[in-house]
Amino acid sequence: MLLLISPDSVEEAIDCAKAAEYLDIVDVKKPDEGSLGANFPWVIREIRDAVPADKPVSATVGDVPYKPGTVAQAALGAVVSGATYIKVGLYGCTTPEQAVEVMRGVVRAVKDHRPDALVVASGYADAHRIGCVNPLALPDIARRSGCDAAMLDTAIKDGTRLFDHVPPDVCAQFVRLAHEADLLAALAGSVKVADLGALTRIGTDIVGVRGAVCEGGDRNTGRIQPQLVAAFRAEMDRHAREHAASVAAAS
Ligand SMILES: O=C[C@H](O)COP(=O)(O)O
Repeated sequence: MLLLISPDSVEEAIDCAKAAEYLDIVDVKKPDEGSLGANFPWVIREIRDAVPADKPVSATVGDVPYKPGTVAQAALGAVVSGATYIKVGLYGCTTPEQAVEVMRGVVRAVKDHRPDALVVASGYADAHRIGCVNPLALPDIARRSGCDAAMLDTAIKDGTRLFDHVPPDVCAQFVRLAHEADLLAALAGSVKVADLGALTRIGTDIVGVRGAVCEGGDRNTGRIQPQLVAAFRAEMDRHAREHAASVAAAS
């Protein structure tokens, strides 16, 4: 499982860089503009320069409206600025057809510029609270639009978590659907260390966190702490070892 960490500024990205050996992807966002709020192109560029070259930078394009042209152009901005994972939060899409239309535009805009960039279609575990597409529709949306990954995060950061809205067995179904469609499955949403066992067992490819590696567990007032990133990684590795041992014992 890959660890994606979301700093909100160049300063925090520099702290992430201090913990670079413990993380896999640095994800640029602007939390005060929403769960998948987009940051400025120059911030993406500065963060790209601040983190080691072998760590991919991801950027969120925003909690986007159903405006395919607008979103495609924003996605191009993110990839031109140096991000190689482009995440789109399908906030304003109320049907899978709308979501596919938006993501097709993003895939074309991104891959015309950089064919090896990965496009991530993100839905929300708490979609029922905001009226957007159902979480389990995401893998098919991602497949039909040519994306590389399907993701869930939470839209409303009020302390409720991924598993409060989409329990582990339904997340397992999400992962299975993504894998059947040849996609990476990414999960986030106030994920804590206690969730890592379940996330590992169901075969999650990427786990995204911010709050869990901020001081006081607070994604807004806390800052990312390199030692918390290291501790989170140690727990991920422990669960990976235990899971591998139990699979080996069962076979
Ligand atoms: O993409 C990952 C998100 O930034 C997760 O943030 P969070 O762990 O604070 O919900």
